[in-house]
Amino acid sequence: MPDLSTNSRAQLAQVEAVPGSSKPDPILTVDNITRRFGGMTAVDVAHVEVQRGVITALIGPNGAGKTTFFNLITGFDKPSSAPKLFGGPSRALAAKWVFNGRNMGNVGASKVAQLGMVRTFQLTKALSKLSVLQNMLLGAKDQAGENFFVALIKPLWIAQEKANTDKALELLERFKLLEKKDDLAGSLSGGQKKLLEMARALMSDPVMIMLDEPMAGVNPALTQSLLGHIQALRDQGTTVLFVEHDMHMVRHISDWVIVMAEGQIVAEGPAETVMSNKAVIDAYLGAHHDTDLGDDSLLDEGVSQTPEKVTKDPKIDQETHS
Ligand SMILES: Nc1ncnc2c1ncn2[C@@H]1O[C@H](COP(=O)(O)OP(=O)(O)OP(=O)(O)O)[C@@H](O)[C@H]1O
Repeated sequence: MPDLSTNSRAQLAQVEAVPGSSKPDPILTVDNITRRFGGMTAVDVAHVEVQRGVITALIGPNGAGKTTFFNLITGFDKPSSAPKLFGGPSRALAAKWVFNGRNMGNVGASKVAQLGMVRTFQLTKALSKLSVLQNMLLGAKDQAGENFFVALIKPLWIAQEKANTDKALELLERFKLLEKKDDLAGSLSGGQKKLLEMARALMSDPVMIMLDEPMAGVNPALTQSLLGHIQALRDQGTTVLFVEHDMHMVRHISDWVIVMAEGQIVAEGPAETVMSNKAVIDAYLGAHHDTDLGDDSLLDEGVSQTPEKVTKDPKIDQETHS
């Protein structure tokens, strides 16, 4: 019997490759989400849907609004178009986003994660000074100290801590980091840090995992392993949404690609279709017609190049840094 991800991918083949297209089984639906910083509109997405059980890439030139979009839907930022009691946009034009059947408008970041929309976080300086295992335990959904009742009764919190540790060790083994469990997270290589970030996110059993540039700083030796882990997650039923500048990776593993430019969704579709779309070529290339939009034959041979940043659009770049 075909599994969820095979079915979901087969369904995608019927979807029209146009911005904002309806998906047969959307896990995330976003409407009217706008974010302005002063006079600049960073995100202005009228409608977008993410299909359940597949790998979707969110791509776009620097400053396109990808990170701001991630921040908005995960509760780390509030849309300028959020509904207000008085004086906000009309109901039909107010921001609304639904994840796994639940309206997420007023849901804070930690609750968003509990509901299964989990994003990876870069290892900050503080986390680098903790061991690999301690980092994993921070990612656990049920922390003994968070539940007053459990915290009061020793056998309960001991059982919970043991369950969390067992799960962390299992994940570390799967991600080939078990030997490093007592090392400081800061001592890991770039690729191992990315594996740890992903493994930590899995501690809370995400329904959808959101990866922010999973290939950044990863050397070729770990490229295949990371790609394999991402595909395995999808094959086990987890929806994957990732932001990435490495077009080789995008072409290689995405079931669907959504393209942002200047805050808006400008294209959607299978990687091959999207990469030959004029709006995408214009958004990415600007004056730089020699920019490589990716050819995955290198990944097939297992010799991915160093992840490359796509050439910036000088107009957007000026705005970003002015
Ligand atoms: N807190 C902020 N205050 C002011 N401007 C911001 C803020 N956050 C983002 N911006 C601006 O919003 C725009 C979109 O930025 P964002 O980081 O979302 O783009 P991005 O597509 O993720 O870019 P990159 O690929 O470089 O990470 C940029 O012009 C950025 O300078």
